[in-house]
Amino acid sequence: MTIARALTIAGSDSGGGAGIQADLKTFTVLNVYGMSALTAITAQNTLGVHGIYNLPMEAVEKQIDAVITDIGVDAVKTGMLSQASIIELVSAKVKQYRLSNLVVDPVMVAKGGARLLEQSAQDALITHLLPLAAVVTPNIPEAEVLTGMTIRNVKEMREAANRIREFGPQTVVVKGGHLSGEAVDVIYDGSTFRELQGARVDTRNTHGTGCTFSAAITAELAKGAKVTDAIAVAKQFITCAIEDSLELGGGHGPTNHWAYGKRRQI
Ligand SMILES: Nc1ncnc2c1ncn2[C@@H]1O[C@H](COP(=O)(O)OP(=O)(O)OP(=O)(O)O)[C@@H](O)[C@H]1O
Ligand SMILES: Cc1ncc(CO)c(N)n1
Repeated sequence: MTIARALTIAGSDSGGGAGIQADLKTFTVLNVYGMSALTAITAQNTLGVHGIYNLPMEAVEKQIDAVITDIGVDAVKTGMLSQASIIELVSAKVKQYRLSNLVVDPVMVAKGGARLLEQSAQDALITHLLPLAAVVTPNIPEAEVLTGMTIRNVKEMREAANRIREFGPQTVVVKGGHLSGEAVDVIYDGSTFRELQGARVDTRNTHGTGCTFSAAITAELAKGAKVTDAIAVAKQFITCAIEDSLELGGGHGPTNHWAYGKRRQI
């Protein structure tokens, strides 16, 4: 049996709903062997981020080298990268190991407003990492930062996807979670625009939706899926996870990483 392998390079969320924890849960439910290289540790729960502790560059580099040189990877995702120096390191590793199935979730700010990427690192993301990405998955505020646009509707999401693609990623997914109305995501691969429609679920338990969505894309790519199919599965995965989200903690609760797998068994 071949075992699909995925690596997440991201921050730890002690609350378990976002970051590395969301990624590994998603990989597991999608039958992919998950590995992690931590960039930072956050003290975090459903109420917010209470502390951020960046790991030394050497620690990030050694984790990536250790898993790739021994176990190997079929797909990689990045989440919270925190600083320009880590973005440069990760970009160098992607080139060194010729990692082609790279999903970049350009995490910048947590839902409660805490910065997970230093402002000075935004340029590094555009210059070094986006050109290497097979898929990049900005939410609306991230797409606004990357383009300098204001995004209020699907037409402007398309325009943003077009501009972000000029930075070099093969496929751009602008996620519509932050707009009102339907939860529509816009996909652009340089030739065709697609829209993935999803009913908006009325819940405050949306902590880690973006991490989970990009992890599901990564897992499907690791198994050999085509990019459009991987994104379609990820949309189903996150919709199930939000519909059955978990009432935990006193703030924005986590999504339900089991939900997609359970429904497929029924
Ligand atoms: N209330 C909702 N109902 C249904 N789908 C949603 C809802 N909120 C977000 N989504 C979907 O979840 C996915 C993630 O989008 P979102 O814009 O929330 O990401 P994000 O802001 O990066 O998340 P986070 O920063 O919490 O990790 C997208 O497919 C989006 O359409
Ligand atoms: C560690 C971490 N990564 C990403 C996000 C974005 O949801 C978060 N809240 N925490």
